[in-house]
Amino acid sequence: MAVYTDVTESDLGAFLRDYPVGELLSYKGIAEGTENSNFLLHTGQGSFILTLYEKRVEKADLPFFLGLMDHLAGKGISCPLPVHRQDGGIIGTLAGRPAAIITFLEGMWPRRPTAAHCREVGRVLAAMHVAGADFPMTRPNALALDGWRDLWAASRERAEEVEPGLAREVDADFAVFEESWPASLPAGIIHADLFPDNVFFLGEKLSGLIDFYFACNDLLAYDLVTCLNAWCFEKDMSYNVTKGAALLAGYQSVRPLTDDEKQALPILARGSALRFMLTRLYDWLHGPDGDLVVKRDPAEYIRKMRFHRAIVSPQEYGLP
Ligand SMILES: Nc1ncnc2c1ncn2[C@@H]1O[C@H](COP(=O)(O)OP(=O)(O)O)[C@@H](O)[C@H]1O
Ligand SMILES: N[C@@H](CCOP(=O)(O)O)C(=O)O
Repeated sequence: MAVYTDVTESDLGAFLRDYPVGELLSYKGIAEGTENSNFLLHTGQGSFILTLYEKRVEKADLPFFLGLMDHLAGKGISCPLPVHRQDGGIIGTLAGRPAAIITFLEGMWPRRPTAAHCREVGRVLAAMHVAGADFPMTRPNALALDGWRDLWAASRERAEEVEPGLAREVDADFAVFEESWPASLPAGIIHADLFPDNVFFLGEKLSGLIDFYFACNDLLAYDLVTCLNAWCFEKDMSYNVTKGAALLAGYQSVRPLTDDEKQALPILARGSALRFMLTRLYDWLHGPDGDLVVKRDPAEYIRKMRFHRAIVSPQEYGLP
């Protein structure tokens, strides 16, 4: 999505009084995105994004997310910067929701990612992993195995409405992950949702990353396979190994993978596909309907889970 929460002009005007953004000239809700309510603001000082944080974002985590953007930007990773109020704070309350203003990033997300886009995203993902290494705050991944179990418990009963046989299929996956999820690979700060709609380009040059609201500490290679899933499948759900090879090469041009990470790619990719299938399934079954809410199809990620189950060697992803 989305705009889950509406904001009145007078409430917004009052909220903005404490921010150094000048006079409000216009604002409108942004239909894109899934998790939070976003508004584009035009003010006397330019364009800004106002975000009202919704159900999956804990207010206590906001200093981590917004602090991370400040940290990464300071290390040369292009991403939005939180706007500080006159009192130094960056988190406020608007329409009953936690809210923040961040700077506007130029660029467009690629509707049809090419191998060149994939190479760039791999390169910048690795640069982000390196830049995050000395970020002083930590946040466990709320959507790791325990979080997946909670989503599944809330959706399993109605899973067959989406795909016959899904309950059995996912139960079997959980048994595999409980037994074999990798525990000791290189870990650090990950973006955890680096889909094409969260990466802006000017032409084929990456201009910035947005949407750090799933960022956390977890396995670095898990972030990489999330990108393989999001960037390297075609509309017919075939894996494009040229794009996969480009993304992996871009990544390894900055941070070479260890042998253990390479071997773990299939199970990590399968787990990441399950994670996105589960949030989509949950929202499909329980999320609100409305003109400014676009629900994402869990079936896409059911197909990807099946693809990864059939992988025999990590080379199939395009490793050299
Ligand atoms: N800093 C930014 N600069 C420009 N546009 C932004 C920025 N942040 C968000 N947007 C716009 O808002 C949309 C939704 O943002 P996103 O953070 O992905 O929302 P959600 O967290 O709800 O998924 C993006 O697709 C983009 O159009
Ligand atoms: N990328 C997730 C949904 C999260 O939405 P985003 O707009 O923040 O990318 C998915 O595709 O399921």
